[in-house]
Amino acid sequence: MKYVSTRGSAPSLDFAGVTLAGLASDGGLYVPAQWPRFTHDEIAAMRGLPYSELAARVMQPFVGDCLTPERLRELTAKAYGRFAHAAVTPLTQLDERQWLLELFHGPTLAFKDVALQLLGLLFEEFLAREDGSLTIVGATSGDTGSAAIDAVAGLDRVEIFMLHPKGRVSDVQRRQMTTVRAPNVHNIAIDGSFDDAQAMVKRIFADRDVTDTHRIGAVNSINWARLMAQVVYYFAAALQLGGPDRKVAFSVPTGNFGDVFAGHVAAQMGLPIERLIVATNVNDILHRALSAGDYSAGEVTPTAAPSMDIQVSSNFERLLFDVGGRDGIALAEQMRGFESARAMQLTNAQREGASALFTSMRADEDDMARGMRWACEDCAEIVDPHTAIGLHAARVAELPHDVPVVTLATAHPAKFPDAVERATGTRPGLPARVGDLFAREEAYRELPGTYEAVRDHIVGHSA
Ligand SMILES: Cc1ncc(COP(=O)(O)O)c(C=O)c1O
Ligand SMILES: N[C@@H](CCOP(=O)(O)O)C(=O)O
Repeated sequence: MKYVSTRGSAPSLDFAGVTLAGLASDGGLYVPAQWPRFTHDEIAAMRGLPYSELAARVMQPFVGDCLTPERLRELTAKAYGRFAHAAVTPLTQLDERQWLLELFHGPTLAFKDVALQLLGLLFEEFLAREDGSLTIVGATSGDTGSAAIDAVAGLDRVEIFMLHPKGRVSDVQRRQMTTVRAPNVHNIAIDGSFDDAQAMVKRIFADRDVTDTHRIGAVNSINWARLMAQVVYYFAAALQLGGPDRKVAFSVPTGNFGDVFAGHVAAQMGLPIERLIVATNVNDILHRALSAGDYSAGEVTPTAAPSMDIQVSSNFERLLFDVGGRDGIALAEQMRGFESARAMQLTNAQREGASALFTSMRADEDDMARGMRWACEDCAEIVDPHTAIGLHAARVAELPHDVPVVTLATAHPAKFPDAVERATGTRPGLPARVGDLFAREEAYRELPGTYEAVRDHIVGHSA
């Protein structure tokens, strides 16, 4: 399998190459040169497989000959062996047509673990082969940071610098990052938003002063391997609900468009999906883009779903590439326009292509609180604020009545206890596997929100 950049001029790479490269050298994101496709019978034959077997089956075409099928199965068994639920991503029924796909049974209680537990192992595997090392620079609005740190803490060949927006993540999220005391882990709180942090990460990849001496890697969903691992749970859910003989819809709380793009990939691979509902909070650039073609970034509004407080949504570029004719050179120009004006109009082809599968919804803080209350009072489920946004969208979306709707439950409610308690009156407790999070000492560096300050810190503190 070969991968090409969404901006058309970076060299094409194999799976090991894109995993270690993260971002393409032309500033684009890597995508498979063409989508592998399963037949109906091949998908039906996946029913009943344990999650780690299913994962290996779904991912093998993307991995190509970079890992043997046996080695891939060993890695998925190890990655998903750390999950607290035997099903890894269990489904829970809410009412006659609404379902929750619980993605928070990993070590750091968010869906990010599903991909990052595997990505840590892939880094080790591919770096060992070439006796190399990697300096990871990541940006987080709360969940990627802790999941990535858990996945790579203590690895000899990897160092990680994780930027989070100061004061804009929950206490649990911050502590899950800053209490990990491993010599290869560096936490940085910057003045600014997640978007500022994400822009700095992308700039570092293009900064020759850094890349001449450091091999920079990515743990954000700009890294293709992240998305690949997230495709698997769409298959897992659909197979349990009658797929591939029946279509299923998914509602996905969305920020950086990685999770929902993984649903698009599943559909390209042949999984029958009725709709993908892109559920945003009031930081609604994706809703405006999908409903009106207006992709213009405003200021970020802090909300009770902080992990989705994002305006510039990295993976949207992958969708625009895929549905807009796969013309990397034209997209590079369009993206350059967006980067200077922070605004662009989608082309007709991009709008029409996206509308074939995607619907979007925006939830304000009241909608979100109502989502949490509905789950609690009518279904006896406590859900986190991000999941509640997905649930709100799932309940208001117009869909055929016989189609099951699966909302992706992207985080454990105990990561956001204040917002959950405000909405439901119930304060969720942390599961025992998180341990003594509030007793552990924190360590992180505060830096001004300037690129130079962050770059100099990374260069000065990396081994
Ligand atoms: C809890 C939670 N829900 C939803 C999202 C949005 O996911 P994505 O950025 O892949 O759209 C995030 C952050 O990525 C998150 O941490
Ligand atoms: N919501 C994320 C933001 C980063 O998104 P990613 O999926 O690109 O890593 C977070 O919690 O950090």
